[in-house]
Amino acid sequence: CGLYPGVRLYRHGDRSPINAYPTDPYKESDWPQGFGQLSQEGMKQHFELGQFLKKRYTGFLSEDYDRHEIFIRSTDVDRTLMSAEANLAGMFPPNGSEEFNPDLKWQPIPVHTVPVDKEKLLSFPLEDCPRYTQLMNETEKTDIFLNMTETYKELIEMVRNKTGLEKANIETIWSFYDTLFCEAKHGMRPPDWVTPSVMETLKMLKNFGFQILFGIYKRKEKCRLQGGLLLDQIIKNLSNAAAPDSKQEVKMMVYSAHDTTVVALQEALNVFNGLQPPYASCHLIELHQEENGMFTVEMFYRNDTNVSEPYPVSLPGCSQRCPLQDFMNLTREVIPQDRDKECQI
Ligand SMILES: CCCNC(=O)[C@H](O)[C@@H](O)C(=O)O
Repeated sequence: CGLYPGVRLYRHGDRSPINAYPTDPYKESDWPQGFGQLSQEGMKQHFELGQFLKKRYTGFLSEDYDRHEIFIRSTDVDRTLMSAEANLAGMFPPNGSEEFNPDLKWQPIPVHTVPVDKEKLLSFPLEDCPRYTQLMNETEKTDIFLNMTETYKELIEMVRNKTGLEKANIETIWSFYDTLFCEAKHGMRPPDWVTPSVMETLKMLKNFGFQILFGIYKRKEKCRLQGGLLLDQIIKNLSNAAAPDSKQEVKMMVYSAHDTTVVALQEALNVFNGLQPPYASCHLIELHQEENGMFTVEMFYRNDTNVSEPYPVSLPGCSQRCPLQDFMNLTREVIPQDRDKECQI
């Protein structure tokens, strides 16, 4: 059966912290490129992902880069733009005739983007939606949210006092964990009071932070206003490719983005595992054509490079090889019909 590689969404690679907390002994000048920048580890992660994808789609994508076959879009952020470039370097090293410099096993491949303030497809949560803000306010009044806040109030108090993050709460404490995680990955010791068990608790709270963004309370409505926008575009890509007189040449859409983008999409699909997507993790949505001509959608999530194959992911209510029509019917409830209207309060 035929395979249209379909859509790939990945998180950028390893980076420096986005910021430091007020009492942080490490400052922006301790990082080679400053805050929020892709590290050499992050470049290697994406180069490897590009090589993996090249192998996976051998026979379905041309061996050599073909601008008609693949389209890459990134958020307009250094770390995602550079991740896409490193990914493509791994995926499309130039063959003899494509080499423009015999000493350089690299060729330029366009990475498209839109300005940050115009980005409505790959950057979530979108803050332009009053109804979503209302849903988040309501989430803060749910039992699960209040119980978490109560259970961890001593830890939150300690974080406020020790870090200077005076407004730290269950929703924002993820940022402190993120800084500690990046520093630890690059050999910078955490403060003594951040014991391994404190770190584990902070990690759990960071994961909870992702869950409340697009789930926990009124998941479907949150997803209609957030990740449903991306899922809508993906489904349009798939159904265009499946159309009998399809003029669509692009076989693979590549989106280079963030952990929240992967979570927003996976919550919309109701397949989120509740954990922060790792660096260079990749959600694959493939279109297959069976012998009988029927189009099916398969999904995979590569979040662990220690296993050779990405994990298959099934849309709830459908088989892993899900007929395109069923895929569309089952996801319709999270696709906004008129988002502007649905955002009004
Ligand atoms: C305000 C900080 C937002 N964080 C980011 O943009 C990061 O890229 C984050 O999404 C990530 O994937 O690490």
